[in-house]
Amino acid sequence: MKGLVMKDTLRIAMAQMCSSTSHAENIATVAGFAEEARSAGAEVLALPEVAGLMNRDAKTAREVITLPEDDPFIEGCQKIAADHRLWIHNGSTPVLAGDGRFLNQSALIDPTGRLLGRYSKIHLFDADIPGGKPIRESSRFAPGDAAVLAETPWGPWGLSICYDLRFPQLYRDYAQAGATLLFVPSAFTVPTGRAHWEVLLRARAIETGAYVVAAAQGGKHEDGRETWGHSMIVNPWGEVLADMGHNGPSLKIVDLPIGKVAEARRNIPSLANGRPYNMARVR
Ligand SMILES: O=C(O)CNC(=O)[C@H](CS)NC(=O)CCC(=O)C(=O)O
Repeated sequence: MKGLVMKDTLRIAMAQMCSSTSHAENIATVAGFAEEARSAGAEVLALPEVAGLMNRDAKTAREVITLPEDDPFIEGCQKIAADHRLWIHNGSTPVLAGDGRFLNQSALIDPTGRLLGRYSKIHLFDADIPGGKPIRESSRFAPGDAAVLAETPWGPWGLSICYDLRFPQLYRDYAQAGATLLFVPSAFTVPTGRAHWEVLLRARAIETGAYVVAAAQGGKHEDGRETWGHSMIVNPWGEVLADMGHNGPSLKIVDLPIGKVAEARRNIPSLANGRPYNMARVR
């Protein structure tokens, strides 16, 4: 495995949120969770997609969304991380992109408040779900174009967001680069959550032999949406270590033994056993 693992166990705090259209409100919620996480001895706080701001109305959203360099939510998380000596994966927050749209962007912050890296959601959710209105995330958001692997004391971590979950090659690439943990912060719809969420998360964990940490939005939001919740942590063997249900905000603390990653990959070396598939067409 590439990448040096220096710590055996990770105590992680996963937050389920029901984010509002106000940066300040969401920052206050994160500060409360950080306090609770630190007093329980957690080292990392994982937040859901659009933790910083959930507003599907682009007009009012645009009034408060700034460039990533001076975004209030990212700065707020950096301060909270330093105050509580916690790693924070901030889920994501909309920041301004060059073309007037937003980037759905996550940030990983260390316990000194330093921002290690940012990931902009690559796959945007443009979907037609039976019984619902068409969803066109790409009308408000521009896509990112790069995977991001962050070196940590628990090994390398792969960053992704929500609908990315449906693209297994991204996670396979992270795992082959040595990732021990994959973040999938989300805001799943209720119908697709019910149908696909758990099985996709468990499949990604089993295929990669990595921990999957999927903090999620859950509940009825100020902007009118409803999200599936069920924030979940899955271990490298595909076992669900936490499922926060279809409820509102709360925090869950879980210990992750990092040795399980190497163990799963030793037991079933499917990551190493891939082959080129020369496809024969027959008729
Ligand atoms: O719109 C925003 O403000 C932030 N973006 C989201 O909440 C996005 C687009 S609507 N949600 C998803 O990607 C859910 C994917 C999903 O539910 C699935 O893959 O089934």
